[in-house]
Amino acid sequence: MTEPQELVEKLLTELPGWLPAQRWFAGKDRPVGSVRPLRTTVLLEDPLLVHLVVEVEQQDRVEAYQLLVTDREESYDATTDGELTGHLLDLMVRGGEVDGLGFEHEPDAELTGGLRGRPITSEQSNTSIIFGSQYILKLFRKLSFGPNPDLVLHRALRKVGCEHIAQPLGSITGTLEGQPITIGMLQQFLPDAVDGWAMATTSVRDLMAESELHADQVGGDFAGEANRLGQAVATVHADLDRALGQHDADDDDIQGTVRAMHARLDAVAAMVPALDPFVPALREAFDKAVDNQGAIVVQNIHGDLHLGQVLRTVHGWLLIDFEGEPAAPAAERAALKSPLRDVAGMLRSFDYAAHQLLVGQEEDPLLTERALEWARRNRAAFCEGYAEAAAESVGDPRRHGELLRAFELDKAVYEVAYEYANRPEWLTVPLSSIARITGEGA
Ligand SMILES: Nc1ncnc2c1ncn2[C@@H]1O[C@H](COP(=O)(O)OP(=O)(O)O)[C@@H](O)[C@H]1O
Ligand SMILES: O=P(O)(O)O[C@H]1O[C@H](CO)[C@@H](O[C@H]2O[C@H](CO)[C@@H](O)[C@H](O)[C@H]2O)[C@H](O)[C@H]1O
Repeated sequence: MTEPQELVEKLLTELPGWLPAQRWFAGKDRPVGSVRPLRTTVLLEDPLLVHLVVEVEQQDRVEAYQLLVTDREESYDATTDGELTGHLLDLMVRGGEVDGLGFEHEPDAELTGGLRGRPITSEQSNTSIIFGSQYILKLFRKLSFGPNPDLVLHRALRKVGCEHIAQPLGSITGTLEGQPITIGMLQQFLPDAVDGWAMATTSVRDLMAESELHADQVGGDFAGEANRLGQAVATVHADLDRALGQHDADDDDIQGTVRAMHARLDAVAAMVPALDPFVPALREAFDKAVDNQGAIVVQNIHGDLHLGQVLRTVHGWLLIDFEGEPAAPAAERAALKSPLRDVAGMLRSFDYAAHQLLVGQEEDPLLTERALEWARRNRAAFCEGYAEAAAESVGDPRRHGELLRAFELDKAVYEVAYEYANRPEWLTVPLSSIARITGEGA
């Protein structure tokens, strides 16, 4: 039998090489310096299951990550071990504390234990484990201090009876250096759900295969779904307002938003030289948005909305993952924002879905035109649906054209950084959008 301390010490020597190979590791853009343990909790002794929080230092950046480890798996990673992750569910079913880690179910949730876990295989920023066909547990890999927006917003939306979320059912929490941290969230699992990205890209593929037909004529037309998705997003915004409120944006909110856009651009342009030619046009678009924004409200929003964050079930669209942008600091993710940001995120995603098939292909003007046509049609349908269901205080997003454009461009700048760090071959997707939106030519 391995002693917990022995396992942790062995692991620490291997982590600098192991971490960058993990999809969820957010620091792939710079080398890992030191890794030191911050918190070790033995959840089971035989078989050994240890919850470990480590501090990862990378040049000027220091982040805390959580790991679930065992001596049973060759890779040490216990999230792939169904029996061991089943123990986490059982702890939430019972409710209670293990050495400062709190395992809870939501007050009125009746959970069934005794299920083995299986990790999901899709690309993601965290690690999610499915139990039977009932539950999904997300383990937040990069830990932030303070309330976790995913858990806070899911609980608030549940209270007002929001129909467009997977119900929150439980949580794992703890403290780190005296401050609260959220380790995991258990939710209702929708086994038959299809994510918006898969549906949208199937539709694009259909269109590309039909050289004689237009976007409204092919069998896989997505515009009806895009419209319903717009309605669902507007309804979630209205529910978030009912649950947690909103207020009119004042000058400070607006100036702060634009300052943040410029600051993000400074940081990303310093890292990715390919962004250089677009910097003046981007700055102009950000400044123009302040002059012409009109009255807007700020409130809690999703914060990182894209087609991979929406699930189509037989009953309609659900929004998942209310964590905000994974790379943003916790305070920025918790700040109230314009709902137009979510609209802009989804508009960017329609652009992504339309253009991703062309990545790495030889330039083909016909296919490029097809991609633009698909994006135009579905972006319009989404805005139409949003406007139909939006609260009066928010209204039709197209009324705020300049601001919406600035939010889209700001999101595309974020995506440049994201792709640079995670999928360099996709960098051309946000860059070509920036070229198109600013009219600067790629
Ligand atoms: N409640 C759910 N029911 C079914 N599938 C889900 C559910 N929640 C998440 N998923 C699947 O898990 C994937 C990752 O979930 P997400 O919350 O976006 O994690 P991450 O924060 O790591 O990006 C989603 O793209 C979706 O395919
Ligand atoms: O889902 P996450 O919270 O992990 O979001 C991050 O990863 C996304 C990619 O998985 C990234 O989204 C970008 O690529 C999507 C296609 O894969 C596209 O639909 C989005 O519009 C685009 O932003 C997201 O930005 C990032 O935060």
